[in-house]
Amino acid sequence: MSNAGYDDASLRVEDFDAAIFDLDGVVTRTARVHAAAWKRLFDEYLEQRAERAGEPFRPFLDDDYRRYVDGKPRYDGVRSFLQSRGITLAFGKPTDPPDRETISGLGNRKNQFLQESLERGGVEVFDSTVILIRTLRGYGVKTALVSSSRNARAILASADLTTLFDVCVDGTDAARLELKGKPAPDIFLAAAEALGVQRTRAVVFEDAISGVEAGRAGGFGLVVGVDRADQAPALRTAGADLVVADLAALHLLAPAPPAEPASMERRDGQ
Ligand SMILES: O=P(O)(O)OC[C@H]1O[C@@H](O)[C@H](O)[C@@H](O)[C@@H]1O
Repeated sequence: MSNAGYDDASLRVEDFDAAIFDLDGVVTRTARVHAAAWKRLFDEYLEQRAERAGEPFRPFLDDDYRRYVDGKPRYDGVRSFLQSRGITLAFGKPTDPPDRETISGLGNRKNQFLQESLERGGVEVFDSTVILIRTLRGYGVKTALVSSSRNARAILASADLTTLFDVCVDGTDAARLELKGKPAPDIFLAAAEALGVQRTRAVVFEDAISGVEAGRAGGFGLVVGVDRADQAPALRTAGADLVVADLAALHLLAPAPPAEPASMERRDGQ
């Protein structure tokens, strides 16, 4: 162990045929954009409820996000957090307007907040992850993007990263294929199947507790926890084989140099 509580991590490239990456918080810096949209939604809603009931307002905390919402499909996140506060709402319909007091309505309101933020702020990426993906691809390792988010493809496109992945399974695919959300492993298994690789020959990269649990439950060869929220012990408990603060800390052990050099593409067209 080194790096202040993180693992001194190496990965033998020849042990893997595929690498499966979560999006928000692993590839793009959008976990915090999601977290802020959820906070806005739940704080407004809890405040209204507290006022109606004449009770004290208990805000939505970072820990609530990590435990109940992070990594899960949109409506599962709403249900799971409300349940933690003893609040039960009807599911409603996915087409519910954002002002309806249903699980769907609340989820759709959060999506409005998220899209407003993405329009304002754009999408930032973790360069270290992009370099790792390009390097792995250079070694012939297949890559997949797996996300619970129904906004994943739009986020990938806006960061100009779509071509980095052989396969993409996102929240829209999961709903269409009726796959269970993280912490169930279904979405990761669907990606491995689409890539045509055995799960034991695939490595999963995840930053959310629910995502690490999903990777572990899926029986993947290796689950790497990426700690963006000061929660390394929780990621280990959830089943991460190793935890790093950033993927720049991962050393690739490879028998030969990659087929093509791994470099960041210039984003300014030069
Ligand atoms: O509401 P969306 O965009 O479909 O995203 C669902 C979930 O996607 C996950 O990737 C995020 O970690 C969660 O915060 C988010 O709630």
